Amino acid sequence: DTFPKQVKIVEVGARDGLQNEKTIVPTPIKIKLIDMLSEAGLPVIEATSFVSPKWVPQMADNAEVLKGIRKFPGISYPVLTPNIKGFQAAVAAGAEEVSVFGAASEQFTRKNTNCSIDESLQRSDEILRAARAAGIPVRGYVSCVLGCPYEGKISPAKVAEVAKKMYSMGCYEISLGDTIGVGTPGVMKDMLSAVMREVPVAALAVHCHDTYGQALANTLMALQMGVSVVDSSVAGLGGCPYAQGASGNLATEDLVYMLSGLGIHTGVNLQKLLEAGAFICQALNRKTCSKVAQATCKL
Ligand SMILES: CC(C)(COP(=O)([O-])OP(=O)([O-])OC[C@H]1O[C@@H](n2cnc3c(N)ncnc32)[C@H](O)[C@@H]1OP(=O)([O-])[O-])[C@@H](O)C(=O)NCCC(=O)NCCSC(=O)C[C@@](C)(O)CC(=O)[O-]
Repeated sequence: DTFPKQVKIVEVGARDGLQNEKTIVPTPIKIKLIDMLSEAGLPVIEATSFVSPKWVPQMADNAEVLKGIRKFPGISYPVLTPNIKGFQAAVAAGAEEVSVFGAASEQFTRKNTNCSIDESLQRSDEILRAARAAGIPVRGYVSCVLGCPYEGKISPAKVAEVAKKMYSMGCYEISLGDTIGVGTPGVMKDMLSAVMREVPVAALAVHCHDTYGQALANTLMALQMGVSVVDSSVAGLGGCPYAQGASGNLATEDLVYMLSGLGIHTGVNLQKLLEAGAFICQALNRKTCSKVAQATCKL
């Protein structure tokens, strides 16, 4: 078949998941969550973001989190950096990998980072230059690839243009984000076809939110097209504070269950992952958004 034999899961629950929580989650809870995710065997765990605490107060403890987690050999713990100030703070706190983020929508870029797409790309470029000098790998995010909360439809050509620029600047991987979860598999297919003409598929990841219940279907379409890196969030936590109404990411438990059913290797221990999900849901006093977690709880 056309599916990849192996899929790398990028766990974003501790960052994308928690950044949207209104109540500040205590630092030790964040650290324990990340340690449990490491125990579950996730190969990449986004730990926090070095953004302005005025913009996202939940991530203000970024250095404490990054310093407090157990760093398992073979697992990477990237952090989000919006500008050179964030990059420097991340490196000072021990970051060995960072992610830059941009979007295929002017208005979203303005709301999320207070600048234009061009300015945002310049900031990313500045980070990439500093990172190259320091030997730090950089991942790139493109948001709003299947729709924007402010501009509505986004053309696949615009996504391809921004993705190509970030890739040419030196991002080793480009994660394509359906920030508000409005996409359907056909739209995903058209968008990916356009991006794959500019960026090799081996360097692409998908990052689907489940607002309209399409995250798993959209991800499956991407896998069929050869994408082998998928972002997801334990218990389906998440949302972007600058994208009203965006719900959580694709739940990692549901992704792992589907991939395991397809015989695709991830290296993730589902039982331990479920425990991490149960832990954070209890700490946040909320029900899991993972269907697999819901189903196994009832058994
Ligand atoms: C980019 C800025 C900083 C511009 O924000 P600004 O207000 O235009 O920047 P500024 O340079 O005027 O700085 C304002 C204040 O923040 C400070 N500051 C400035 N930078 C930093 C920093 N790095 N770390 C700590 N502090 C910082 C700076 O020092 C200053 O402090 P003051 O002088 O007023 O005391 C701001 O807009 C920002 O932080 N935005 C981040 C928003 C965010 O985190 N969004 C969520 C992540 S993206 C996402 O979730 C989507 C994704 C990736 O998951 C994929 C998908 O789903 O699509």
